[in-house]
Amino acid sequence: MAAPALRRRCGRAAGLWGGPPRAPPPLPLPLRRRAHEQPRRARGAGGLLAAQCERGLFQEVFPAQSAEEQLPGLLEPGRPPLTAYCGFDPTADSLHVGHLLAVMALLHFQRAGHNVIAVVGGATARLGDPSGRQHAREPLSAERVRAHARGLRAGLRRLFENHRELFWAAGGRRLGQAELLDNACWLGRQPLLDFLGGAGGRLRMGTLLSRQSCQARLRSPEGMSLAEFLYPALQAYDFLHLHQRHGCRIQLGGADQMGNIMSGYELVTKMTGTDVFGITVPLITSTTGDKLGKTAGNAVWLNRDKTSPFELYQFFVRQQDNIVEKYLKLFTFLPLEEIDHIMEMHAKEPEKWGPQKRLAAEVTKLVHGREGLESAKRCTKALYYSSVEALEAMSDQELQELFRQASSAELMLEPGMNVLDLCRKANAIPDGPSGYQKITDGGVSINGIRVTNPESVLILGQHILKNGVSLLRIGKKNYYIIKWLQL
Ligand SMILES: Nc1ncnc2c1ncn2[C@@H]1O[C@H](COP(=O)(O)OP(=O)(O)OP(=O)(O)O)[C@@H](O)[C@H]1O
Ligand SMILES: N[C@@H](Cc1ccc(O)cc1)C(=O)O
Repeated sequence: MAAPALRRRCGRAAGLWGGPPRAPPPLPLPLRRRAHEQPRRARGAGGLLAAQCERGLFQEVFPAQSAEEQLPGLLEPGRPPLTAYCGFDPTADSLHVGHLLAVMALLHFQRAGHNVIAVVGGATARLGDPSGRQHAREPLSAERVRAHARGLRAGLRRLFENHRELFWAAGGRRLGQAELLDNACWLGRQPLLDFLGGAGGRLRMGTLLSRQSCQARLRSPEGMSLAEFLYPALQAYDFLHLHQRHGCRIQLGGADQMGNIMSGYELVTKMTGTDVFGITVPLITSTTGDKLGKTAGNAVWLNRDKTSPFELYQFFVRQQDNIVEKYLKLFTFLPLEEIDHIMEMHAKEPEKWGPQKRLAAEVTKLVHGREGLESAKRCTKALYYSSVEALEAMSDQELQELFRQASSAELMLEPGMNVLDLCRKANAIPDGPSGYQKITDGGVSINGIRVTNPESVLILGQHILKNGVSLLRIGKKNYYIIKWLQL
């Protein structure tokens, strides 16, 4: 259970994004056993809960009865801040769009003045959460988990910083504190026998075995390892630790996390007697209904080196009309009235793709900052609107990111080289007369300008831009980016 390399960071309790360390508020409330209750669709009387239910961000609350009785009041504006947390396992080195929804839930808590903790699961990632999975995860070495954890921490930090700098207009209201912790710091120091004798003695086998994720895996031919079986117990221990050390009373997570959240509830209430709560956000799925993420192999990443700002922007621009309103509510902070107005305008002018572009711009700015949004727009103009100015203004990084989308070639400019030579060297047209004809038929453009004479000699500043690049388009959609070497 040891994670030595992370220990250095463990003692730090200061808020990462402002504010002094927090003293854990004592919250002794009468012991109530509600682990038998079922979660219920989130409903709220007022404040944050109602606002996020209306946006569709909060899906279920647990335990239903006390959450409905107490949470609206506890989350009402003007009440003392609560602390909410959400965990992210570093099973990859980047967050993805699915995680962004859980982060949005944390940010809404922060905006309502509550304190939030993002936990990177440096310990739990070693076991692998069985929730919603048909197969065990590939085991990850401690070293890889640490490297991935660095990526997640950087991504989470960036989201919270971008939010504070670009989306928070205080107007006299207080932004809650945000902290970033790693559960290797406490689980990695937890002696096994203490864990089993303490938390292990409180959690009931029958309840753990009855969870849907456990049942599904036990019935599968592969079965379930002890490590996977114990995963919910470790996540439950996180909730207990965060409750005792940081006064945390709410765990957030995707809908697939409800079983683990219920185990956490059981442990915290049994060990402390305090009422705590779970809130889930809906799962973001692909058009085929698969959960968007690593497991299904359809993740849209938030780290630039995996999914560029341009690709992220395009992912949101491509959303269908029946999804875009829902995503505007889930992934942006735009007021609902403004979203209604955007949708009304869209009904009048659907060809402008207004809601899609606004959604893409808001998300790209949150994930990659202002510069990232500008880059996404520049790449879009260069690739889809053949803008010479945009292409000339592109940095090497943007060009490399674009190379991932379009075919690319690196060529040497030879004296007398013409349009036909360029197209052939880039493997953009077929050999022989049909390739020649493709040009004469008007099917080829360079830097947005149609070229119909295959023998035109290439001219610097016209066919080859100032930054040593040419954008070649064959037909309507086939792009080739040519980087000229040693100009
Ligand atoms: N597509 C999604 N929609 C909503 N929430 C999601 C999605 N993917 C992950 N989450 C949530 O983000 C949090 C962290 O998830 P985690 O990093 O462990 O990934 P995961 O759930 O194992 O998914 P995967 O490994 O398939 O990407 C959890 O609360 C999880 O439910
Ligand atoms: N189990 C969560 C990640 C997580 C890890 C530790 C926690 O305390 C909470 C959540 C998931 O796989 O999605």
